[in-house]
Amino acid sequence: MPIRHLTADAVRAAEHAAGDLLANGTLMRRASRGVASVVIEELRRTGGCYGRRVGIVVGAGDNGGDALYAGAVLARRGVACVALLLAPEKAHAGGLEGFRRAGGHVVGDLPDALDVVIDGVVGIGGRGPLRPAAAAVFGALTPPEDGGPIIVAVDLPSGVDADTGEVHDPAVRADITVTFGVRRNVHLLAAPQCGRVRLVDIGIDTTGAAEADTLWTLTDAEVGRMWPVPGPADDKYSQGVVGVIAGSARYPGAAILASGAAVAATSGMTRFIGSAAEEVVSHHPEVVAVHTHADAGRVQAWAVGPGMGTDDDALALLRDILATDLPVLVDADGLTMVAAHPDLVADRAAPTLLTPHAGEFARLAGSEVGPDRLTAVRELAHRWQVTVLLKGRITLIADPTGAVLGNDAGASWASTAGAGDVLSGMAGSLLAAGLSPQLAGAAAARAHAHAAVLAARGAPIGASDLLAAVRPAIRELRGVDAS
Ligand SMILES: NC(=O)C1=CN([C@@H]2O[C@H](COP(=O)(O)OP(=O)(O)OC[C@H]3O[C@@H](n4cnc5c(N)ncnc54)[C@H](O)[C@@H]3O)[C@@H](O)[C@H]2O)[C@@H](O)CC1
Ligand SMILES: Nc1ncnc2c1ncn2[C@@H]1O[C@H](COP(=O)(O)OP(=O)(O)O)[C@@H](O)[C@H]1O
Ligand SMILES: [K+]
Repeated sequence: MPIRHLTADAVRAAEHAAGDLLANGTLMRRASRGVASVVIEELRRTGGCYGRRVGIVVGAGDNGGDALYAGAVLARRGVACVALLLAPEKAHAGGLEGFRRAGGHVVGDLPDALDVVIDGVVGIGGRGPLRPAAAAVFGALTPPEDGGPIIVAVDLPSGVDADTGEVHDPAVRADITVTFGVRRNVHLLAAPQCGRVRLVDIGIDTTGAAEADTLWTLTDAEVGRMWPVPGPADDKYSQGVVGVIAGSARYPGAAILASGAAVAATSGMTRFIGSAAEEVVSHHPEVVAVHTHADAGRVQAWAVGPGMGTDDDALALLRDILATDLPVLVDADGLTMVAAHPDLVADRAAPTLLTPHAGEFARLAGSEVGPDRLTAVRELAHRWQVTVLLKGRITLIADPTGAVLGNDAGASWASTAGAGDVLSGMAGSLLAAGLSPQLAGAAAARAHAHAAVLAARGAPIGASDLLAAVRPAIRELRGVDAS
């Protein structure tokens, strides 16, 4: 089952559906115990609980209540706990009483030399950036890498939008985020701001949430299982032939990268059309490369656009390709032409996958992506009735029905020239193998991100390194031990 992320409204609906468990405080008790367990684990990992120091920053709502109850659990374990109340008159009364009874102290300023700071400023009820008092508290902390406390966010890092993941300025940057029952959109959309996300079961049922409130992530195992590999009855045609149209004789790089990625991603055959045919074959002799569409044989899907130019010939070729009833991935220069000529895709019945970065997205949509990337990608896919893959650290893939899959690259090594050409070739191959545009995009994005991490191992990479790591990445996702 893919991992589900929900909007704040859908989370609240699930909490309310829990009835008595919400009303009698059971959910909050479970949530706060979960926060305490994560903090205890962290303290034990670094020397034990007794005598360690935890500071809690408490806002006006239930998020602060969670933090105070967690502080009570910690205080009973011998942790020296202090709480800074940002709005003393509005602090959660039960939580504050429990905290005090357990031996916690309320302070006017956080002391130095804390081991952990718990962010209980706001959770899913938060709006906008940290207000000045909270900003001053978090701004004064020494970063963990310089010996300062680690920051554990309750539910989400305060100052980050629960639904859109917009990181307001200022906002908390957490090392660990503890959330309850189900992940929220923010945990994917602002993953780098959340640190490690720990999910605590509080006994709510979230399966009834509407698709419009849901954002999905495939697990590595799911991507591994869906990756097409040859079976006993397969031949080179039966696994899907992909046609790559990219690059030029003058600029062959995109052609070489995209067709190489298509070869690496699946065992099906790769065809190539373009003036860089000779350069492509000299790098990848298995590619069947020709100069014109008329000379190309049959394919099951096309990947069109990287570095192909936008002149009249390129436009005519793109028009021919999009007039077929085959699945087509359009990237880069192809997207520039589609933005100028929306009629190219308007009447397509066959699957279409557009793979813009933010700049190309703005050309297609007529306005910038903006801070709400999720809504932006959903709306474009719906408006154009195509699948849209919006690239970046967090890649989002929306299909025309509004279903969205997301992928956190986990690192940013892939932000290098030519990395997009590699993604096009991979996703094109998966389309040819018969995956839907959304699954092809999501699986390719996961393997691409994984390849970047494997290739980089802590140092910058170029797109050729990324390409070389595509097979090892697929192997790992499939759980195959190559040794
Ligand atoms: N309802 C429940 O049973 C449960 C709720 N839980 C916790 O409750 C949280 C939601 O609680 P609430 O609905 O009370 O809302 P929050 O505690 O998230 O925040 C709302 C409060 O913060 C103030 N506020 C909003 N934006 C602010 C900002 N930028 N700076 C400073 N203050 C700001 C609001 O005026 C309001 O008083 C969840 O995130 C979770 O931590 C958990 O205990 C699980 C169960
Ligand atoms: N900050 C980032 N972290 C991780 N991956 C990124 C980041 N920025 C871009 N990427 C990925 O790198 C690739 C870049 O593609 P693109 O912008 O089209 O570059 P190019 O046209 O040079 O190939 C995409 O797969 C994208 O998702
Ligand atoms: K918080």
